[in-house]
Amino acid sequence: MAANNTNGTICVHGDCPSTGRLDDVWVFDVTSQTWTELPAAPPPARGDLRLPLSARSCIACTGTTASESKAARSFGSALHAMADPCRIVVFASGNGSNFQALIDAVKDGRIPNSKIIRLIVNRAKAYATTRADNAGIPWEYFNLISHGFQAKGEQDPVKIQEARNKYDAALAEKLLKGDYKPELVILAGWMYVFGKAFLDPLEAAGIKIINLHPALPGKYDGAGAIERAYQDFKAGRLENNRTGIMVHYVIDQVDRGEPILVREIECREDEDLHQLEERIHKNEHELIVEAAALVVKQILEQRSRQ
Ligand SMILES: Nc1nc2c(c(=O)[nH]1)N[C@@H](CN(C=O)c1ccc(C(=O)N[C@@H](CCC(=O)O)C(=O)O)cc1)CN2
Ligand SMILES: NCC(=O)N[C@@H]1O[C@H](COP(=O)([O-])[O-])[C@@H](O)[C@H]1O
Repeated sequence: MAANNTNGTICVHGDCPSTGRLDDVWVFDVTSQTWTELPAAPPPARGDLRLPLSARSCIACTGTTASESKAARSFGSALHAMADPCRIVVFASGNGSNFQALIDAVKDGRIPNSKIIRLIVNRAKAYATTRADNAGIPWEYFNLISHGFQAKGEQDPVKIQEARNKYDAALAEKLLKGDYKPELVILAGWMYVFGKAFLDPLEAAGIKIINLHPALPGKYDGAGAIERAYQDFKAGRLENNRTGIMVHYVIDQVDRGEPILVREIECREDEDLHQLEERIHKNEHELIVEAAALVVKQILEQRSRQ
């Protein structure tokens, strides 16, 4: 057993049951009171182990196999669980039900060893802020017009683009300054298109950005995707009568980044738009958690290889 008092986790591994030896690896998060199973340590299984934590890895020392002599081996799988949590910043513009799904999944360990360090909203009345308050997550309201980047009612496209570039650059700088630099940004109902002034600094800093979009890859890009798919379905124009949802990496071209996870959703004749939306949202809450967990595990594994 090894305890890491910097991030409040305890790693346990191996032991001697009535016969044989164990090689499983578990981490207990003292804060959330949750257990997470990690990939088993490299064979052979051992009992009676010592698990000192070094700066770079969790070492299983001594220990006795069912037959072999004592030996030492290192396994990185416990490392990322014992490492500091993956820092996540979430962006939302509205109700925040997907943000809530992320909060719950971080708390119960379905998104392993992570912490949502901040919520950013661009609408002052976004209910996502209430969800953040209830979860003890700091949040910040940052709006293109309210914070003076673009004049209300501005019609000049050149001035609008200038304003958006300045807003994007300011938002990137906000994220990159020391006290809450994320490793992962999740757009969970964020209704604003980022330009390169935001995307490029984050890419340079190695920060991944993922987005939840309620459509299949290459279909219904942009806002109002569910409504447009529903209209096509009612008009008999929806391919295979199926729409869907995806979580994808964010690039400059809206909703055209590499998909991470995709889920098809069939449309039903007996459903109205609201019922389809409800069914889609339920699927979104599952998919955004699954996708975030995949990306977090990649981030933590990348750390342990550095
Ligand atoms: N560069 C990127 N920015 C964003 C992406 C992306 O893939 N690349 N995804 C969007 C999320 N999104 C769809 O998934 C989306 C949201 C909003 C809009 C849009 O047209 N926004 C308008 C304002 C609309 C409003 O305020 O109601 C705008 O930005 O002017 C398109 C796509 C997040 N950003
Ligand atoms: N193009 C982006 C887009 O349409 N995003 C959609 O906004 C909703 C946010 O709901 P929530 O605020 O309850 O999470 C979700 O349906 C999400 O797919």
